[in-house]
Amino acid sequence: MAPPNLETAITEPTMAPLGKHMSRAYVTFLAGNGDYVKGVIGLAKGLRKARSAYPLVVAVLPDVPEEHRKMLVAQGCIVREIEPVYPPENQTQFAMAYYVINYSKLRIWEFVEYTKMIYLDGDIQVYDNIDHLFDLPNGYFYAVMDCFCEKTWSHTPQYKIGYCQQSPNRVRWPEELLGPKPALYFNAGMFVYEPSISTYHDLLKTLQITPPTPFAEQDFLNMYFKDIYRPIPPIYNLVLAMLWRHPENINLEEVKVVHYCANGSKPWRYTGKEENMDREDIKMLVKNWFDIYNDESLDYNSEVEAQKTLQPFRAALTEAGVLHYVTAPSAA
Ligand SMILES: O=c1ccn([C@@H]2O[C@H](COP(=O)(O)OP(=O)(O)O)[C@@H](O)[C@H]2O)c(=O)[nH]1
Ligand SMILES: OC[C@H]1O[C@H](O[C@@H]2[C@@H](O)[C@H](O)[C@@H](O)[C@H](O)[C@@H]2O)[C@H](O)[C@@H](O)[C@H]1O
Ligand SMILES: [Mn+2]
Repeated sequence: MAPPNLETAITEPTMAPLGKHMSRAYVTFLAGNGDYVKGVIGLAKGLRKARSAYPLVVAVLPDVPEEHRKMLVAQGCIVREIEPVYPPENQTQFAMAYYVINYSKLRIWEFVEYTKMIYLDGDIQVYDNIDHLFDLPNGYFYAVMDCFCEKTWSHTPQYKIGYCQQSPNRVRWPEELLGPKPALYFNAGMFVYEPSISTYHDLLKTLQITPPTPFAEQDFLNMYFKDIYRPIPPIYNLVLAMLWRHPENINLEEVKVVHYCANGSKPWRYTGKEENMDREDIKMLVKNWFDIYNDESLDYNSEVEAQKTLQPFRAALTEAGVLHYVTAPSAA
């Protein structure tokens, strides 16, 4: 089966009857009792502002306190508790020590009440509607290519020679010296996937025989989905380092999804002191995040949401002459 023509799939979304698509949802992952819950609340409000048609499921580890879970439900999120997933015993130095908890993301393959999901890290914000990504052809794993230029990659040969897949001609990969260049590698902060119990069990089984590596579950997912991975444009997951590493690849006006993964860029912890954090574009992106986070008009309102959900059904019933709107007598 030929790989999907991405441009067509993205630009010509097919609209099927609403009922067929009720089994789609966005999903994110929350661990600990710290401040990432602010990221998830911001994400829930951003999806609402972008008028997404699908809910946000939050996979929470047992250590997420009841108070945070209540805040998420109050924002219209579907909270699902998951058990942690640990990699096999290892001596690995993860790029960030806390990355070990990110293996628990693998539980989202078990959410088979949904046929298609878009995973988003809690430090991501969606500024434009991306529902059309759900219409991408099934059978592939869609995600944005990562960048190898930050020092978090200093353990890799590509970093050591200055090679990055984002600008493959800047420094050529020396095949004669290092063999074939690395397979395309995605950032695991955002991806389009299909939950599946068989894939879920195979992921966990494979994990137990896979030596952990510095980028934890991101490395593991790249290995596991290598053959069906299809890159999607960086407008769907702007890894912030791209702004100073590959500015020629980015037009901020077109960016739909921003991933606050660069060191010091988490908006809710932003001080502006770390490297690159004093850039005008970073300051603007952090402000944009707070504009949504602090916007009370974007808070979840169950009556308003119920009206939105009922609207298409009401219109259809009226169309069919079943429902007659009786205009209420004017109050005047
Ligand atoms: O203490 C933590 C650390 C991480 N995460 C979740 O795990 C994701 C991946 O971690 P992070 O985004 O910090 O990794 P990065 O993309 O910055 O490398 C986060 O977005 C959160 O959804 C969390 O909930 N609590
Ligand atoms: O557990 C590993 C994590 O690896 C990824 O983050 C990295 C990666 O993007 C590097 O390329 C950047 O240099 C770095 O800043 C950033 O933190 C994912 O965003 C995150 O969800 C998670 O999978
Ligand atoms: Mn992230």
